[in-house]
Amino acid sequence: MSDFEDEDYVADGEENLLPWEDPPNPFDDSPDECEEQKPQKKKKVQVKTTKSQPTKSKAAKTTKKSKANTQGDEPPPPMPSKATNIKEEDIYVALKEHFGHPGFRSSIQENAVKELCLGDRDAFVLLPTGGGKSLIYQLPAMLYPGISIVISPLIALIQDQLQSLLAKDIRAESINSKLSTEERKAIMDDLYSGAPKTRILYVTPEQVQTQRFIKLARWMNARCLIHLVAIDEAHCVSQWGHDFRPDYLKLGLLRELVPNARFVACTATATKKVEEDVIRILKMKNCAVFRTGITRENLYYDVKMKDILPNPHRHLANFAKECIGKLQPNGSYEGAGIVYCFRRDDCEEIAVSLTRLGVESEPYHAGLKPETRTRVQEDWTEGRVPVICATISFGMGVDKENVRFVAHWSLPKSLAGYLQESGRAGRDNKPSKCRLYYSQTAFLEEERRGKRRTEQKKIMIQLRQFESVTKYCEGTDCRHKTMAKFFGENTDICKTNCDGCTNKTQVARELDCMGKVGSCKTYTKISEEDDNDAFAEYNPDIYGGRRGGYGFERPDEPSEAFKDEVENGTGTTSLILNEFKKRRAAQAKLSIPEQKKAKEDEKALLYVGFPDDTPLIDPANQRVNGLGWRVRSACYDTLKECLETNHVNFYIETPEKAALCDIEVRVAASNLEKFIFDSARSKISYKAAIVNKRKEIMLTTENFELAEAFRLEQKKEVKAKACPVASGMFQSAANLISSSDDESSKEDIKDQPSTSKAAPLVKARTLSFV
Ligand SMILES: Nc1ncnc2c1ncn2[C@@H]1O[C@H](COP(=O)(O)OP(=O)(O)OP(=O)(O)O)[C@@H](O)[C@H]1O
Repeated sequence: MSDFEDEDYVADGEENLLPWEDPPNPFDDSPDECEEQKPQKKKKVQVKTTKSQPTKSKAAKTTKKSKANTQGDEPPPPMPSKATNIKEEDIYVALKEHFGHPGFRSSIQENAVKELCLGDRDAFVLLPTGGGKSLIYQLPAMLYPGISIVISPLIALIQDQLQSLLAKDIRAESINSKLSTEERKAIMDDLYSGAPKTRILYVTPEQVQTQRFIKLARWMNARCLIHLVAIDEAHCVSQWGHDFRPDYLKLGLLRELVPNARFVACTATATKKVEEDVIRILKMKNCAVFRTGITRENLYYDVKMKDILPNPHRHLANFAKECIGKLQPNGSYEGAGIVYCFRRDDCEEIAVSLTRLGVESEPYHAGLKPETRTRVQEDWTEGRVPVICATISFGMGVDKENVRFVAHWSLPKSLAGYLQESGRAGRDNKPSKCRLYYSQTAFLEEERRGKRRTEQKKIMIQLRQFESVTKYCEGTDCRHKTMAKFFGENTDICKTNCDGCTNKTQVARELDCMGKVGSCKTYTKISEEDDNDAFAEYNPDIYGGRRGGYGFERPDEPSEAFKDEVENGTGTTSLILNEFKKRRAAQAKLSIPEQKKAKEDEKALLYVGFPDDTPLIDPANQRVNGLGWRVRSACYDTLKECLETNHVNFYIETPEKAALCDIEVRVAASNLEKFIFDSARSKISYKAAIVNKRKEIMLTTENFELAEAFRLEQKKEVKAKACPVASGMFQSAANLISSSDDESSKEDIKDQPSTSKAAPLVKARTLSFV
């Protein structure tokens, strides 16, 4: 079963539609008085800016008037905002009456609503998550006559909105593939009645392209029934947005269907480029842009280095406890939290672990039965269970006020995605926390996300997006500023709302430590008792040694020799420690050229300090910019892990070969890593190749075949026998095996089983790893 959580992005295409008879009043039968409003080819729309508007009841008159004002044969299209006669005071009355709010949440919200009700421009609105974007189109929808159409990406999201509107006694409907025939008929009857009771109609972008919707939209447009079109999550329009949906690209069609309606596009995450794309693709006219900064002042952001935490689960549990507060007399907690995991298994594991550690938690993912999902969501929403451990399929449309923390156990796929997911915290504007647990090998998670998208180029694009997240994690600057910069905004540092501002030294230390230890968790273990605040105790001079290579398999304590090395200030280790120390001390005082130089020095440190027993071949090689031995070691570990599984599975019935597993795997992993390194043109292509290779080996394992990496070793072995060479750092499996057990290895080579149990005879061919 797939771990990929995009199942919720169900294509809502026409093929899924239930049968429905043709609309009773197709476009051709449009009534005469609205004849001029048929979509007109090449007709220019004149948008007037005058503030005087006719009364609502005079809408038809206005239409006539605009006809009378026309020059030539073609009458100008009517202007919907002019047909409404909304007064400023109506807006405040509606805000209170329909939505129960005494005022607007922000000036942006207020100004955007006023533009749509009183002005005559389309609008692009960027408000942070929880900023109240829905109101920006829902309120005008209550003031405009007729119907407003809202495009929303998910049926689940639409259903949430419908429920919330229903609770406010506002009639909103949706036409989607999940409706029964009767439900669909009832909605269509109302929409084709000519005086629909429905005020807001929600549709998915896929639905917009169906003939049924096109016909309906034309029919309603011809009767002046559609005045407002809102596109929610508008960043999905742009390939540069983090959630690009190809069907959003076709929404330009709407402009042709309802040329005179006002368009409003809303999003919480859009760079300048995305904003431009949205305005262009949606053919928005004379667009007013309402942008707030993306910064949410009530959110505290920090990053924790998962690889160097002694007990990451407990760390998370302590964080959750601190955030959700006390159990109240009514049996619910003061606050709630979300832990985002990438894999379903992780959701389950974390939920069990947190519960065991005293934080009641439930998993939530697409693999659960619908009734379980509903129950879990209700338990969480109503406060019976304080923490939900979920994949990213959970959250869109979740509007729970007291979410006091959002923790990412796996990395989000982009910074824009992170902003949106973490933004589910503190929707009531109260202080809340957003924490990201970072692991240096995290990019490998990206491979799992890309399961269905095997093309190298796509992997590269995903990795590039993903790198925005790793850059965020590996920085020491203000987190808010870093995110804002990503969205093209120039903000001041927050000073108080992130670890970068409140505890920069600590962040730098943790990063240093992570850099030095690579993927070696065990080495930096700090006291278990105090592990939630582990780094308060952390002293780089004691714990900051580097250990790479086999990381996880190594003892927790540094060797005596290593301690001596640190204490006496000798050897490479001390050199690096001192370098880092110097760097930290000098950081604040450096001039720009000095900073540049320091950066270069820092870069150079990427290539030194590897352990003597590193399994990497040529670990100091600087050929690939920015790719040092630490990342290579982590990748080596990954290759080794999947080659090991492959070896074990393949030789399960050949004990004499199984006994050689360790040595063969190490040699194959070293050679394979070096081969990929040698072929890489950049750090990113190296990572992409590792990801691909891992995938390929796993597939081979599933097919009960021996990985190609081992077959190459066999070939080398044969070659080595014919022409033995002393190869410096390189040790072939053949060399190692023959030095340990010469005779048995010869036997093994002779009796090598076929490379595929399914297909015993596999022809030797040119081997290519990448
Ligand atoms: N003027 C207001 N006064 C008080 N509360 C408001 C106001 N406007 C919106 N809200 C509330 O703010 C919360 C968030 O609103 P909404 O769901 O529209 O946010 P959003 O910007 O669409 O968020 P997201 O990007 O996460 O979807 C809701 O609970 C809503 O009722």
